[in-house]
Amino acid sequence: MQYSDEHLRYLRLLSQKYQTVAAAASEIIRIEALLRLPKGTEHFMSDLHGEHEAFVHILNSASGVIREKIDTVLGNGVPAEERAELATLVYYPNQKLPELKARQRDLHAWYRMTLLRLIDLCRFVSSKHTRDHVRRCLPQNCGYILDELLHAHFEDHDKDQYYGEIIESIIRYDRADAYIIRFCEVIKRLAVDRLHIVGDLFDRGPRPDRILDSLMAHHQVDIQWGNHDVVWMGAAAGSPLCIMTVLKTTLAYNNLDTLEGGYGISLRRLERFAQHTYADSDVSRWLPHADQRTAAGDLTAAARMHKAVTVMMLKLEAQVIARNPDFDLQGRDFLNHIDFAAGTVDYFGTTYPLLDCDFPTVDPANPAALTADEEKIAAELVRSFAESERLQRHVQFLYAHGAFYKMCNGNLLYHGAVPMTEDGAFAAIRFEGTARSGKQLFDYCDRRARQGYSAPAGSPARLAGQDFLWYLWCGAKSPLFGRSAMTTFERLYIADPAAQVEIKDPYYRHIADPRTAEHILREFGLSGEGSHIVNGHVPVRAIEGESPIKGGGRLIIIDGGFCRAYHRRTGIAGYTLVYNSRGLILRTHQPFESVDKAIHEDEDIASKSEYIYTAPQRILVRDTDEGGRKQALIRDLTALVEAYQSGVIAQGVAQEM
Ligand SMILES: O=P(O)(O)OC[C@H]1O[C@](O)(COP(=O)(O)O)[C@@H](O)[C@@H]1O
Ligand SMILES: [Mn+2]
Repeated sequence: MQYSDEHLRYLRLLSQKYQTVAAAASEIIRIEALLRLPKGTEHFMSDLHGEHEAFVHILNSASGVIREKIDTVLGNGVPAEERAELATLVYYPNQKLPELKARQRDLHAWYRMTLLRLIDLCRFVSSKHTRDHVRRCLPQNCGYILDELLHAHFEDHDKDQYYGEIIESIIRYDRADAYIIRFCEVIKRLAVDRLHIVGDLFDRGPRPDRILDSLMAHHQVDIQWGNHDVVWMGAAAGSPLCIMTVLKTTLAYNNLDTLEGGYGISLRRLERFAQHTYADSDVSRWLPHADQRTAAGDLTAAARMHKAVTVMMLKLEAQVIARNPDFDLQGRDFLNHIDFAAGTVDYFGTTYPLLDCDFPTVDPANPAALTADEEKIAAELVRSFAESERLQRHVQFLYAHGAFYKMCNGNLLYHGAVPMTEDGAFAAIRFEGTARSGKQLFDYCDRRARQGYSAPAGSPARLAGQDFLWYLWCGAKSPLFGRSAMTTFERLYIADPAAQVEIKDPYYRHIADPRTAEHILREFGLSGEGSHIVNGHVPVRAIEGESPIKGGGRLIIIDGGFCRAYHRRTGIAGYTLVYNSRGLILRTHQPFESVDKAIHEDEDIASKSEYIYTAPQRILVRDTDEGGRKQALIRDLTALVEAYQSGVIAQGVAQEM
């Protein structure tokens, strides 16, 4: 065999890890075995919108999969309440264990029974993993015993006796609680291999920061950014406009916990400014959304702050629109089109009266300029966002584990839309003098979004990147937004409902046609019956009979409305798409009340499942992206073995195997 210099260099590198024929060969054999296992389970969720309790419950219950496994393993012989209790224990072991223990008359017997049930369950969920993988998922300090319990063979000795002895010692040495908790964690860890979040973690719901904490603790997660995420990323990067935008939503939802409690960002100066500036204004139009008014706090103060940040947002929007003619948003710099004396706005040629004509901080001669006080507030907020360590950690995580889109195991994942023309071609959008469409546009957006956070502080590239992050939030041709305009101004200031309409990109019409999904998949280099598009962003109105399954099953929109404020519209409370070795299954969740009820009343989320795609044969690891990489490694290792055998590369000293 002829080796190129480059190939030889690579094989030499590989030879450092696999120093002998025996070492390379045993790795090949190990991988061959792995490739024949069923593929791991992937879960997809989107549009979590700060609903951390529902999210945590769905995460803990593996979207209902764990309860199903418990039912299979324990069977009808065990009463339903006991199965529900065991499920709650697996979901929330730290909270549920003390409660269950307190109820037992014979704690020893209960420990024994519970440990045995957890071992059976754990064996069941680990059955499609290699022993090596399971071992790596085990906690360090009791991994050995768990490994024994999970992998013991009973051909030549009695299972009950064997388990019995180990369990007796665990209980005798007061380790039962620790082992129960560890088993629960391992069961959850093994039930789902990988989690994909198809955007919109932030806004509307109470605690997106807690969702991010859970994601950061997850073993394998990726995120496709949503429009609500990029605007928070822009805020953390230092864009005053993105900051005003996230504050606007936060105040409209009277939802200060994330900001003040979660991120330690104080709004005190803003509050003082708003109280003072809008003391004599009628702020009834600025009260938080009706169903958000029960939360504690002074609603008038919130309304005044809401107005204060919105006016600053409108000024900064006018500035950003002016310095980015590329964005094609001329006319949406509304402050420049208001006749302050008449109280009207020239709205793309139509004159509308304004619903609120009170602009004490606007200079009609220069309406986009912040006042000196507003400048100070904006600068202080930029500093607070930059100095919030927790927010910065969360945003760094979004950059590191997130992207504009992702291709994984044949599927294409993105939040919003691939902008299209009326006749279904990919729309070409021009930025910086170059028109791009489809995949090129996505790659370009990804790069610009990263610039906003990573380019050197104060550089033009960083500033431009931050403006771009804002564009991605609400621009008509932003693939994360996919609507003609974000009509925030119209809803606040113009009575005519016609002006408030947001028209969806033609994409949303074209996806009814199976050819559209195929066309998009091809654009991204994917094909075959097993390839699907996973999309979020647009709440599926299940209540009106709308199906999340579009384009003959090739595209699935999984925004089921985790967000409580949207339950009325969707009639459900979110979806999880599950991709396991048998195919694609959509799980539809019913509203979830609270973690507290889940723990103390064993109230689980009700979910129903339907198959979207059944694989013609079981999907194995070898059919996945990881399998592809492993097969390439086998080819390289085979070449290494040949190089050893032909004397091109010298073997190291055999290590004991
Ligand atoms: O319902 P809200 O919170 O007032 O927000 C409405 C705005 O949110 C948007 O729907 C964007 O949010 P989504 O990405 O969740 O759809 C805008 O199109 C609309 O203007
Ligand atoms: Mn969205």
